[in-house]
Amino acid sequence: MIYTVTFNPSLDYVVGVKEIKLNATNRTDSEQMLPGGKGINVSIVLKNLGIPSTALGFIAGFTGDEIEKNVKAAGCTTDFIKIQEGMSRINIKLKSDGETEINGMGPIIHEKHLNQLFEKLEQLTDKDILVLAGSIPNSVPDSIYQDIMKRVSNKKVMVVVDATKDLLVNVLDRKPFLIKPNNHELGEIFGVELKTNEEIIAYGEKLKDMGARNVLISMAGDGAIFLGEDGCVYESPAPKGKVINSVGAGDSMVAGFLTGYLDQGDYQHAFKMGISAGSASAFSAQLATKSEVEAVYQTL
Ligand SMILES: Nc1ncnc2c1ncn2[C@@H]1O[C@H](COP(=O)(O)OP(=O)(O)OP(=O)(O)O)[C@@H](O)[C@H]1O
Ligand SMILES: O=P(O)(O)OC[C@@]1(O)O[C@H](CO)[C@@H](O)[C@@H]1O
Repeated sequence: MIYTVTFNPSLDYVVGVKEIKLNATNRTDSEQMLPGGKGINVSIVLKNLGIPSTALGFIAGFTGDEIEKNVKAAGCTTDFIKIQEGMSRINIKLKSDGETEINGMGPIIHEKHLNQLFEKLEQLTDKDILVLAGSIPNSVPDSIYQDIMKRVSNKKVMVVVDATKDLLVNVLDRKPFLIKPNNHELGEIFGVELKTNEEIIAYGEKLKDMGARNVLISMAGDGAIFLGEDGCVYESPAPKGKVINSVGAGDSMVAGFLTGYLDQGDYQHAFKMGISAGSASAFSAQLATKSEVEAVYQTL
């Protein structure tokens, strides 16, 4: 079984505004409210690709209820921990000339809630995969993913981490199966701006030296690079298409990669499935369906 963990789920309010003006009343010309948060997106795309998973994490308030309802409606199994105070965040995704995001803070997570999550993770077995994806609220220490990995280290759980800065760096010595920074996040870790694929590969290799088994670097419209534990390096430009909503493209890529890997145990196929799922989601208003992913895969 695959378990995804989203510490800070969201309702993503995706709005289009033709010409945004600050200090003025703007009106939308398109709007959508979708359940979000990185682990949740991974679960939804896995489901679309025919792989069951359980979405874990923390929800609160009426927004939390709406998130849970929508994730279940997408066909996913959920086992969220309910926090009695505060509410899950609403993240604004503004499409105008470019894409602007305002992500909320989310509810306070107390130690008793973390303990509830730890209890749920006790049920993991050697055959399970754990996906830790997304940011954490300020109330949680940025050693939390590392702590979780330590707790499951007595089992052969494959762990995937999609996080930024210290939250990601802290897990590396626990040897995660896969990490998926984007090129900007990779540069941010080392305090550099990465411009060429050669530079991106060199810094991606450093994350492998620091412990990551496999490193998948997404580069939005510039494609992706994969650095495998067997020394393989795959590079791919992004498939061509009309971008409609790229929110969750990176999460779709993680889901596509896992689907491809579980299907054939082959990193090149997994990489192609990752790219296809990422781009198929970017070319669609919502997260990609199986037929949309397959259609992009055919073009690679
Ligand atoms: N503009 C685009 N054109 C084609 N493919 C895209 C585009 N944007 C994203 N993708 C596809 O999705 C993959 C992941 O995208 P990206 O690098 O934006 O992830 P991310 O930064 O983790 O995004 P998010 O946090 O919104 O999920 C890319 O490697 C590419 O395959
Ligand atoms: O604030 P975080 O946790 O870094 O990212 C949250 C988020 O932007 O990530 C998903 C897309 O990857 C969205 O569904 C969600 O709103």
